[in-house]
Amino acid sequence: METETEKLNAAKKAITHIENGMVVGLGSGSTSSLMIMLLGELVADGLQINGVASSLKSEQLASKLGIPLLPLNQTTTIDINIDGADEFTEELQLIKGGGGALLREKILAHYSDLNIIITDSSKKSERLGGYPLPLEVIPFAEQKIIKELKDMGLASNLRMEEGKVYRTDQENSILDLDVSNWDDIEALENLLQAMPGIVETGLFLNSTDLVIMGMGNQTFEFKK
Ligand SMILES: O=C(CO)[C@H](O)[C@H](O)COP(=O)(O)O
Repeated sequence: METETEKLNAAKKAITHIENGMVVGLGSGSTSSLMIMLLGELVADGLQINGVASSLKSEQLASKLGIPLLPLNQTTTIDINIDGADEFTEELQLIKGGGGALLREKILAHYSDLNIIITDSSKKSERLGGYPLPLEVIPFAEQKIIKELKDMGLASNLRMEEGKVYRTDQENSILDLDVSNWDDIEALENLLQAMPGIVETGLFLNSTDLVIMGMGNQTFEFKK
């Protein structure tokens, strides 16, 4: 219950950054869904914005609430992108992709002028790696990638859902990688990005401008 309040308070604070006429990136996950619901209320009250969704789930929710949506390719700019995170540090580095939407989320973060992350207080960490790192991988190579990661000393699990291999919006698989013993996270990102078949990682190391974290009944901000 407290976690829900923290998420809601962070979402409420984040939407105060949205102005009439903006193009808004819509993140994925439970915290982003709260933000989209609040945005739906503002749109119903006359706010004029266009959203760009980071997942089919967020797209469906936004459509249901009457939020006008644009495909990314039809936007000239995304003024503000609001998304959640699975883990963050005070250095504004993140692990994302617990909900499987990391690829589109990372694309939106890259093309946005301002990136705001909204979380509850359980997501704050001294160093990344408490949460397994999601990797979006091409199914054709998933077993090869699992083996190569194992040879590097990294254990990974193929994500499952209802007894079947989980599929992303792009029909790819997700490997959840234990990086708790890996010290140099930047070096790890470079290694993973160089492996054929890994489409994207859930490491968001340089894209975030502001984290708004709900804690109890308060919100705390971490910025560059
Ligand atoms: O990266 C994500 C989805 O791919 C989410 O932002 C992340 O999993 C946080 O979700 P929640 O707000 O439900 O805790």
